[in-house]
Amino acid sequence: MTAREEARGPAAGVSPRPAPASQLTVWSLRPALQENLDRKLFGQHLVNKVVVKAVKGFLNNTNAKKPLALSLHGWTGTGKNFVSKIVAESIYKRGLQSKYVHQFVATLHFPHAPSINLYKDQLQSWIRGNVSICPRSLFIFDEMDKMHAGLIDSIKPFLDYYELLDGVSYRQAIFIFLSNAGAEKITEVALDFWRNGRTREDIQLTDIQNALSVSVFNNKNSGFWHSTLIDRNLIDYFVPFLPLEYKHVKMCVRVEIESRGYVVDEDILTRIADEMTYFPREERIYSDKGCKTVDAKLDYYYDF
Ligand SMILES: Nc1ncnc2c1ncn2[C@@H]1O[C@H](COP(=O)(O)OP(=O)(O)OP(=O)(O)O)[C@@H](O)[C@H]1O
Repeated sequence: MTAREEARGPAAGVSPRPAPASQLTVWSLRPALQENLDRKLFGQHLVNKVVVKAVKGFLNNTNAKKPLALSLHGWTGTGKNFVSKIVAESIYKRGLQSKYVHQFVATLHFPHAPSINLYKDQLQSWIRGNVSICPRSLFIFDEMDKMHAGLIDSIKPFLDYYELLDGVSYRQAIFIFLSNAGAEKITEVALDFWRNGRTREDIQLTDIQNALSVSVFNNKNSGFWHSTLIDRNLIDYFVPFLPLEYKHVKMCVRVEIESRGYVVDEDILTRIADEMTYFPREERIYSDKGCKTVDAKLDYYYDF
């Protein structure tokens, strides 16, 4: 969907201003989500399927009973921020730059444990204020695993099945949480498939999702430790990002080379992918930084 927009998303402590009514009314479906994920996202068949289903289904539902809440989990550099960006671009003309998209980074916006009560109040008032301005607001919480335990529960009322809270409906809003928590569990399942000679694409959501939510719930450093959001089933989907393999890293390198307008040199491409480190130590299957740092490595070979 497209919102007639734009300005800036909320920085810490910003009180949102009401937008003109004309900005709130025009929404039309942007077709790019499936297409962009198919084309740009490598090695994440589960993510592709779940995110498209969840987001499209939600946007097409004129009678949603609660906001959409997606929790994206996986190893570093596997595409969580990348997918959030693609989702934002599929809904808002200006993507992450839209003033209806609000990104929170735990270590930036909520750094000090003693201020947790202040953060809870701020978080509630930012969300209330922004959803009052635009019901179809998108909130992205990055580094959930670095969020102080209990903080995220302050947004529980907004994720629940209320029609109105103090005159505001949150049912059209979208919440996306990003986290490295649960990455070990996801890797365990992926490795299990690999060691049993089964293809990565055979992995089903049901092979991971339940174990993932339990492990995140029981992990003191997940930001969701004993969280009522999980306890009360307010997270609609736990989305597992699989660790990326050598072939996916090569695909990322190729895209990066092409995006800079260089001719792809297969030798350089292979050398960059070879320079990344892979785990577990014996099999060396998965890139320990995913596709992160690929662009920095490219500078070494192409920029003189
Ligand atoms: N699965 C993927 N397919 C295509 N490109 C990818 C993929 N994963 C990562 N990339 C590339 O690597 C960059 C870094 O990935 P991204 O920031 O999305 O990782 P992340 O999972 O959010 O990591 P972190 O947990 O460290 O925040 C992306 O901007 C994108 O260019």
